Amino acid sequence: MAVHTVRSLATHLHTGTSRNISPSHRNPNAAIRLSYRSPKLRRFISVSSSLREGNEHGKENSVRALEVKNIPEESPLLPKALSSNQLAEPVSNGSRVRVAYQGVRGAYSESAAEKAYPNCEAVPCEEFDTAFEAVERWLVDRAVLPIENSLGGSIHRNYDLLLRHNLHIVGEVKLAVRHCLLANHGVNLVDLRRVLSHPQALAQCENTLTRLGLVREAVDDTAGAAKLIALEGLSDAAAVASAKAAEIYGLSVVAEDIQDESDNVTRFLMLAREPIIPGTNKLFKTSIVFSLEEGPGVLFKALAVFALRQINLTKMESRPLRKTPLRASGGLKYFDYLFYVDFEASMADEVAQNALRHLEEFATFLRVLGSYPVDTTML
Ligand SMILES: O=C(O)C(=O)C[C@]1(C(=O)O)C=C[C@@H](O)C=C1
Repeated sequence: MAVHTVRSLATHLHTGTSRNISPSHRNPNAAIRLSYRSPKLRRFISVSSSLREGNEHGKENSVRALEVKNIPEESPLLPKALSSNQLAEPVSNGSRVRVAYQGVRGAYSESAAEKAYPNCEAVPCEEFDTAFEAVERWLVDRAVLPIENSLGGSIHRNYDLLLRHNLHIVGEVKLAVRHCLLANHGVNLVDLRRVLSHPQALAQCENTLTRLGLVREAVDDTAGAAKLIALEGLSDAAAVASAKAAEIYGLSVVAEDIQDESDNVTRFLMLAREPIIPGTNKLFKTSIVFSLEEGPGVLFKALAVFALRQINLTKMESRPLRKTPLRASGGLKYFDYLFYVDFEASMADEVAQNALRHLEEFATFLRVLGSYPVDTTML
């Protein structure tokens, strides 16, 4: 079988070649994906590491080619996705909000989308990029994407994509992630040799998987691993995925709560084409990204604009400035960074506006990614 080369839409756009988001978006049964389709059967294809752009995709280089063959179009395993007549419908006309997420049915991201937008139509996308672009091109109304996990840390790929795309953060949602080990019926712990899952999920279960002596294999998402095991009828492999994925793909739960800490939480961002109007009626958070000149104490000064005003910072992440990674200064070459900061204040607050005006005085670049209500459901 020929494996279709899938490249991110962003790559095509950035190299100037335009391309539709997916030939399959006209098919009411098709997920948003960049994939080969045959008229009667669809093949789910994700790319092997050799086709990927290395760490661009934020995935381990050990990602394996995953092919699930010849699934009938009407299979209940297939996610329901975009139909062309839905594309024209605005959110406000009573139709369900369409929310893009990365992964297949049963992924944690799908649960996050449903928590963020109850009763929404969750639309699966193969890549994070695809979810961003689905919103930008009005194929869906929102995207819900993971940004950090309490055990595994930041999802760097999505930090980079926030800057590359022009969407706004309109909310956040925290999801308790409870991993299970899923296998085909009749397969026991002792039969298992390998375990398939999303790299983040594998990392979150590091201790258990080491104790069980299982060889890790990274795939695109947790539910995709469950689906593969079910469709291929594997008897030596298990998936790290949700109990919901076990139900959807007809697997049994061999072990429950296998994450390294019982409290395992992933924070997701809700993204939209338009920003929301920030309020002061509830607890708000603002996310920004900026870069600075090189020099002693510059980062200290940048952070002081918040400290001086008693504004609490909740998250900070630095990412390389890809286009100009090294900057010469005083005969030395320094790495250049982008700093992503979340702070607890609304852009409607004068104090937040003053802090950003102050930061602008010496930042070489500054962008507000969004000002949105804090998810207090887990406080
Ligand atoms: O694979 C999934 O189920 C996902 O939704 C992705 C993802 C992630 O990217 O972090 C989301 C939540 C969990 O932390 C593990 C994996």
